[in-house]
Order: sequence, then structure tokens, then C-alpha cells
Amino acid sequence: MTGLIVHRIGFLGPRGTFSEVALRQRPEAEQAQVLPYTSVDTALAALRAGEIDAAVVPIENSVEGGVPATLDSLAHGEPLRVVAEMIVPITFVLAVRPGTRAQDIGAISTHPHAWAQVRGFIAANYSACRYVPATSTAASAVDLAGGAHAWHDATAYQAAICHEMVARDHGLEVLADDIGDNKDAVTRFVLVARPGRMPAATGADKTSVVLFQKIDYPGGLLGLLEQFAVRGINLSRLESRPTGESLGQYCFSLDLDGHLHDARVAEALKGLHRVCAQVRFLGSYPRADGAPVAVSPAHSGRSYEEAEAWLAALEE
Ligand SMILES: O=C(O)C(=O)Cc1ccccc1
Repeated sequence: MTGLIVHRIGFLGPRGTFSEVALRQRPEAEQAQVLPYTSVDTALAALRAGEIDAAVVPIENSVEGGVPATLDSLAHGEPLRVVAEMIVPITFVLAVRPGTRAQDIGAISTHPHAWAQVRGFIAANYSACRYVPATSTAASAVDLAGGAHAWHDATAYQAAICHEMVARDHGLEVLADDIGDNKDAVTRFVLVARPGRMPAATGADKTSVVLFQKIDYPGGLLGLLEQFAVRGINLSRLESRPTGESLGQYCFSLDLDGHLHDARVAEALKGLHRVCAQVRFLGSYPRADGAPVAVSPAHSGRSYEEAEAWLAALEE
């Protein structure tokens, strides 16, 4: 539990997305009103505007990497905080309107991250088909089925790649199931809130930050990474994203093992604050897998306390 009071939670919709599957993992969703949004940007804008108390959005996929819309929205604008992460195994089906045969399919629609995960299947079976990007996997299915639930007019494609459940719920037929190239693919989702109370440290935590450099110089990234290395902090994600200011201007978005309340993490962030133009703290939250963070004795909280006590004693 995050301790967060949540009356309304947004997610990347419509109903039947993998984001909704992630949302249903959260105890906060049991009592809350859940609201679908057409994009990550609109969900996070609604959160910033106070229309919802939290939002569930995809942040990282084991095959395709980071989700730029989420990374960029969290890196800029009014600060938001990640308060939880959820890992969802991803399996896709190829869904069509009843009666459609494989040879009738000229174009296929889905979310870009789903498309990237079925490249091998498409190359082997539908290499001549056009790709029509959709705002989510469920949107491609719902629009294909048409009717009152459709968000867009889906006359431009004959098949959708989505979760099996959403295909069945909308009366679509499954032409092929489990079509992902990597059967172990997972996507990581985050529960995001406005800044407030931080989840307590559990010993199995992650911290997300975005680092903006003061100046670009040879070895600049190495200088930032040293702050983690000398404190025995492991990184589980590191990506550079354009700041949008000019060509070649990048910030670094990363996840590290540990909580802001761990002395080694606090010291690393203080070190980064001294050398960066901006350190944007995106939150400390429990790891979805509950795996305790391995900390060598030299980097334990006790070791930091002993070092402080030793320093203080030098004055006596
Ligand atoms: O479109 C969805 O269902 C999402 O929630 C985003 C997504 C797309 C592809 C893989 C994982 C998540």
C-alpha cells in the first residue's frame, strides 16, 4: 500500500489495455473510480490539473525499452511522483471482425510498443501488411469492432493486436494467439501521483531521477555515474532523452536500487545536486518483485552512521 488516498485513478485507455491490467493489481483501485484517457499525456495532464488523484501509465518494456511519452512527461512540467511500480506479462492476439480471413488483411493496427514485440510474427505471416499506429492496444480492438464504444473510425485496417480479453469482450475473432516474439516479455507500469507523502523504505526499493547536466564535457556522464559507483548503488535503467532545447542537448533518466531514506542514496543525490544543473527526483517506491537490494557492508546505513560519528569525534 502507498498510503495514498485515491478517489479517482486515470489510466491509458480505453478499457482492456495492459495499463488497465496493471491498474487492477493495485489495492487503491478497489474503491476508486477508474477513468480511461486517450494518451499518457492526457492522463498525466489530468493528474497535474487535480482532476484525478493518481494515474497508471507504461514506462518500460523488456523488449522495446522506455516509453518516451511517459519519460518525457515526468521529466518536464509540474513535478509528479512515482509511488508504485507494477510488472505485467504481455501476451498478444491477432484479432479480426468475425468472418475476416488471413488473406483479407491488408493493414494491422496496434500500439507502437506492441508492434515492436510482434515484428518476427508479422515478418513471417503478414509481411505485406501496412501498419496503422493506435493510441493503445485496446483502442485498436475497440475501434475495429466499431459500434458505440469506438473512439475512432477504423475502416483503415482489418486486424488489431491486443490482449485476448478485449478482443473477446468486443466480439472479435482471434486468428492467432500468443504472437509475441519473446514469450517472456513484460512491461513495467508506474502509479504516479502529485508530490505528497513518500512510500516508506522497505529494503526492496527503487528510486527514479532525471539528471540535467550543467555543461556538456568529455566524461560528463562518467562523472554523474561515479556518484553511484562510489556508493555501491546499482542502476536498473539508464536512458538519455533529448531535452527538446537543441540538437545534442540530453538529460539522463534513470532508476537506481534503494530509497531516498537510505544514506548511500541520499548522499549520491546530494553529490549530483552539487554538479548538475537540475536533479529531478521522481520518487522512491517498493520494487514490484520485492527483491531486497544487496548492499555491501561498506555502503550500509550503519557504515554511514559510523563514519559520521567518527568525523564528529575528531572535533572533541
Ligand atoms: O496499449 C496498451 O494496452 C498499453 O497499456 C500500452 C502497452 C502497449 C504494448 C505493450 C505494453 C503496454
